[in-house]
Amino acid sequence: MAVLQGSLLDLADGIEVRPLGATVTRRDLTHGAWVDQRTAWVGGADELYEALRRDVPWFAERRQMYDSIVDVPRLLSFYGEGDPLPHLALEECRDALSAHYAAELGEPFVTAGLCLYRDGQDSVAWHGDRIGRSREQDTMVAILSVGSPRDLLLRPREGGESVRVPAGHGDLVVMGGSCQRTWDHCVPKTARSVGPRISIQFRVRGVR
Ligand SMILES: O=C(O)CCC(=O)C(=O)O
Ligand SMILES: [Fe+2]
Repeated sequence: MAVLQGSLLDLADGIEVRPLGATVTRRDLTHGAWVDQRTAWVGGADELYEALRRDVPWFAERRQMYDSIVDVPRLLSFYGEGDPLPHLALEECRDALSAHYAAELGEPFVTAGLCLYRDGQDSVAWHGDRIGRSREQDTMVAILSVGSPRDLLLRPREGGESVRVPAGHGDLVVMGGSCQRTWDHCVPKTARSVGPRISIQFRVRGVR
């Protein structure tokens, strides 16, 4: 009976963090920037999406723009180093990323920023994650997406063609090398009718 209950619990918990290894493919950009992709990294992502949507203390950021205060068009939450993450699967993801990139990165991923894009009108404008050491040093920002697929666009700061990186349900995208300094990224608004998307960004100490 105990065994049966155990297996039923396993079935109920359908979230699966799949291996990284050779499933990760790299695209080299200019200036020593690169982007890694691993589609369908997390299985059972519906369940993770629902849990995060329900359990994360989402807040709207208000930002001073000229002489008015505007809502940033997405909801946010942030987990600092040592904060328990809102779902055990995210701790498993963070630790798997730290292990996979250990040799290249030289330090673990320790923080998690979460964003909720409620529909196609939610977005983030062109920017680099340049608060902290990432202003001068190479680093990595690893992003897990759950929910409706959206595109992440990257473009060189000095100008040039942008690169479209699809971020689908359960997919991993990692920006690395000089990507935060020499390239910008954004999630553009879309007129397509899209449902909500949650993005989870893992970063190292001292980078936002
Ligand atoms: O939604 C995403 O995946 C990107 C979010 C992002 O670039 C950021 O919050 O710095
Ligand atoms: Fe960013």
